[in-house]
Amino acid sequence: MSDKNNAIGVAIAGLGTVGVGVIRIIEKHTAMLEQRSGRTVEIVAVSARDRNRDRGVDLSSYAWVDDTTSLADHDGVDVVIELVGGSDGTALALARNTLKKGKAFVTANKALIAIHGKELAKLAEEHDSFLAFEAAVAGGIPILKALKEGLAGNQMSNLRGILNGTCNYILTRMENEGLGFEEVLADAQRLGYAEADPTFDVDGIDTAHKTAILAALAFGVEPDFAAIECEGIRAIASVDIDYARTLGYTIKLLGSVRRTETGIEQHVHPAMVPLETALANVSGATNAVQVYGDAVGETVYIGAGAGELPTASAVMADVVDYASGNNRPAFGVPSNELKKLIPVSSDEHVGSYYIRFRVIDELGKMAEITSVLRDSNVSIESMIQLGSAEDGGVYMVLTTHPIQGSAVHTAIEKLHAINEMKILDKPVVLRIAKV
Ligand SMILES: NC(=O)C1=CN([C@@H]2O[C@H](COP(=O)(O)OP(=O)(O)OC[C@H]3O[C@@H](n4cnc5c(N)ncnc54)[C@H](OP(=O)(O)O)[C@@H]3O)[C@@H](O)[C@H]2O)C=CC1
Ligand SMILES: N[C@@H](CCO)C(=O)O
Repeated sequence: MSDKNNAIGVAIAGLGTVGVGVIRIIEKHTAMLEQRSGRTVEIVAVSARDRNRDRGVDLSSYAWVDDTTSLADHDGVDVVIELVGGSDGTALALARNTLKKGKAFVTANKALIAIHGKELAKLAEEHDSFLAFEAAVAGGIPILKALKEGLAGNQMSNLRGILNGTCNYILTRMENEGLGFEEVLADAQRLGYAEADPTFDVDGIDTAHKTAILAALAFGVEPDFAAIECEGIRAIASVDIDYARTLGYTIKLLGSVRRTETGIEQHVHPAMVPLETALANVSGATNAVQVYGDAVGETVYIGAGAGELPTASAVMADVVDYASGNNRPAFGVPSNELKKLIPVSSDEHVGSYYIRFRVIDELGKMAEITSVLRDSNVSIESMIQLGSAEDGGVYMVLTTHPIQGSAVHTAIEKLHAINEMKILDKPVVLRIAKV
């Protein structure tokens, strides 16, 4: 057993959902963590905004630090765990301060890492400190460790994931219970899945942060959040969910990264996922990541993507790595070897699409629309027109053969430009994620 000198001192910044989870695990599993890391893990200091808030855990034996950004300066602190959130402000100042002092910095903050990850990795290398962020992607699933260590012998070609528990929870309940978007979002917030600003979840930004981090680890490129084309789930209506079922799919918000001949394609978009695949069966706040490596083929990782204890579980994996001396470069390779990402636009993406129009129900409308699609090189695979839409007109739904994204975008623009088409609202265009 280790003695006091062998203990590592932990400071926790942020005592919300995840911060409290970390305290619970350290208090519950003190002996087990010591066996696994060879050192005692001791909380020495904590910090948040409101000192007097009841958080359901006893904080009286830990020092309270008012200035969160100075936590690394507190006596006995070896590791700072940042669970405040936000890409800048307190989180960034704390990260820089901690790493410059040669201390370990562990975070669940994907926004911070997606935007400042390279700078922080460089700081960690320069100051011989430790930087890890397992909890930042896919909550409790140890996907970063899998990419960095378990799949180290593979060149990755393709990766896609259900990376936002809130969106998957919303889509699942809309599908299973026929509930409305807002009602389900409120439940996700109550359960602690959602970000402080839930638009980050539903507009795909949170998924894009995670996708940028996955791209960096899987493809050895600099995390480049700004290069990600990002679309959320607001446009998905229950009619799309119903059509998806009819056609043999379910709708999931995916973060996708693919190596192409010209660069790295990384997009966030809702997609039709074939019902028979592993990803289609991932429901609620569960996350999943599917990775293709040249040696191993396909591997799939499924588990809780958000919430107090699942996220704290991933945080503790990093703390145990630090305590046991497993200090690998934060992105798997030294920061100066991360390549600049050459982004590939969704115009260049080749795949099948689902397109739903709401149009005035008139003789020949379908023929007019399909002629524009034909002239734009959109090759139709199947087409359905069923009854009237609730809000007037009729829905026309089609799926395409594999085509270039630019063909779909051009066709939609042309259809909009022709007023006589009488398209009643913006068509919904979803990728079909073939196996
Ligand atoms: N919730 C989840 O399931 C997951 C969250 N994450 C990430 O983990 C991090 C924490 O998330 P979560 O626990 O949900 O967030 P919460 O909103 O529940 O908690 C945030 C904590 O940070 C404190 N805080 C906020 N601003 C400041 C500030 N300026 N200075 C000091 N303390 C501050 C708050 O203090 P006070 O309580 O006093 O107001 C609160 O204790 C985020 O980066 C999030 O993206 C990652 C994976 C899953
Ligand atoms: N808001 C995020 C938390 C986990 O990163 C989600 O819903 O998945």
